[in-house]
Amino acid sequence: MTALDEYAPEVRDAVARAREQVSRLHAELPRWGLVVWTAGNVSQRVVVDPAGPSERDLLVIKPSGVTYDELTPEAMVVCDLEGNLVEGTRAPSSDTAAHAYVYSHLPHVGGVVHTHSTYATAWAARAEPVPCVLTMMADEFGGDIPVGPFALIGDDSIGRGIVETLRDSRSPAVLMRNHGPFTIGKDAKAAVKAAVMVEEVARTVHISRQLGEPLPIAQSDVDSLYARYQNVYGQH
Ligand SMILES: O=C(CO)[C@@H](O)[C@@H](O)COP(=O)(O)O
Repeated sequence: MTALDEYAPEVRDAVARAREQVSRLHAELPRWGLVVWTAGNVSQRVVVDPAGPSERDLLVIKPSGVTYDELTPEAMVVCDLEGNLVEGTRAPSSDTAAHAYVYSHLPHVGGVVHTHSTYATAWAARAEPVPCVLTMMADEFGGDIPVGPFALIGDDSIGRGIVETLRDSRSPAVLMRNHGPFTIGKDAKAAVKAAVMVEEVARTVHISRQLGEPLPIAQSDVDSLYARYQNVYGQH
């Protein structure tokens, strides 16, 4: 195991910035009503090799079982992608292995979020994908929100289920069966946005189902909406 002070100064600086960002982004989970008590977690990849993402990267994540009002940049924990503690005074999140597995197998992913948000978790309990019946879903998810396999915590099972489900999907969210949503993004902020959006559309589609059968969107329209939102929407 390598201690943080053995890494290059630019890596240590990147870890310090990640601590600030991950600590601040954790506050978004209770703010958007996505977690209760200590549920949920956010992590950010820290790239070690100037050539780009690799197995040598680090991740910054919250300490396990600590209430959100106690989360500060200094409280964040730094681990390598084998789950070894690199810097921190408390045990890392119990989902660290899942986050690390995602970073090891999906090099384009820079941020991972896990919540137990009510509506998305209710869909996960039924192992039913959220059908793409909203333009907002086409924009953000590029199609249905998929379901991942049931997996017990404690080894690579959850991470493997996330990667197997999302590797060939446009969706940045997966509903892990009987558990809840995990989301990915280019950075932790993008993954938090996906966690907010998956809960919003899970709720809307649930309510729509109570009023009748939602109407599908043609795949060509889903593709067009996704391309516009991902490449044109917003400020460039
Ligand atoms: O869902 C799980 C584990 O998979 C919860 O325990 C998780 O939301 C919160 O755990 P941590 O406090 O991050 O260890």
